[in-house]
Amino acid sequence: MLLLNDFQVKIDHKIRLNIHKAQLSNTGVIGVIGPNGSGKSTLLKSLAGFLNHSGKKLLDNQWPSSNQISYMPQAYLVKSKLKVEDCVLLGQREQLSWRVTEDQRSKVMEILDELQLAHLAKRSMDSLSGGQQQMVLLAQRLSRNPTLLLLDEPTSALDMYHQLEVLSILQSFIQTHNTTVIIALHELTLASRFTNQLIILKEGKLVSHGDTHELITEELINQVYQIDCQILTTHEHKAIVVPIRAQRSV
Ligand SMILES: Nc1ncnc2c1ncn2[C@@H]1O[C@H](COP(=O)(O)OP(=O)(O)OP(=O)(O)O)[C@@H](O)[C@H]1O
Repeated sequence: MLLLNDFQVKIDHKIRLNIHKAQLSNTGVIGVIGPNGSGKSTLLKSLAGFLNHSGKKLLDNQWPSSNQISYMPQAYLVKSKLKVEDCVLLGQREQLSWRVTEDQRSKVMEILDELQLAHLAKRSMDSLSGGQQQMVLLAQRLSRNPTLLLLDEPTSALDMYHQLEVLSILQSFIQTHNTTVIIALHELTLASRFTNQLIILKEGKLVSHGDTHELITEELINQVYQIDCQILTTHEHKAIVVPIRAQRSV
């Protein structure tokens, strides 16, 4: 269970995020959605320990230590010449010594294989496309085997195939590891398909939280995003959010 109580983040003396109370099941993926500037990154950064906050945060009645938390910020270009396999290896940095063991190398290849990135292992990071870099950085975070994985729009640079691939891998990762995944997403159809619980933010405030399939409604999307939209349903009864038009402010 993820619990936030009187959770408040101030930046430059201004309240940027204010969550009075949120309680969510962490048995599946937890999504964070909301318009630009609503506080999604602020929430993830403060949960990761990179921003101070007041109030309480609990994950299964405690809070993981910093080396049990993996955080991936919004897409940025890596300019390093570091090889892909070494970049992923750095995910295990707390366990590394002067000599890298066979076991550590094979763990790297395993995770690269799982993300279909093994062919890139010897390439330098700065030679990869933005989407390939995003996948490698995700592989690095997963290889840490974290208790809490915080991902800020991890699919923003990915094509449709890789978006589906990454989100399915995350879903199966939490089945086999004891990991809580919290993920900020812009794409509401993906959020509906791949998250179990949602935190919905607007202007730094919590609009709603709870089961994804209950929360994604036309009324709520209209209200939060100021758009007219239509919700269709897939064969698996997941919502497809079709944006129709932006509401004009009066
Ligand atoms: N370092 C900072 N200094 C001043 N204001 C900041 C800073 N970081 C964030 N903010 C403000 O806090 C608010 C929330 O920003 P945040 O980046 O969390 O939004 P977001 O929901 O992640 O947006 P986006 O979807 O555009 O990435 C915004 O009004 C933003 O301008």
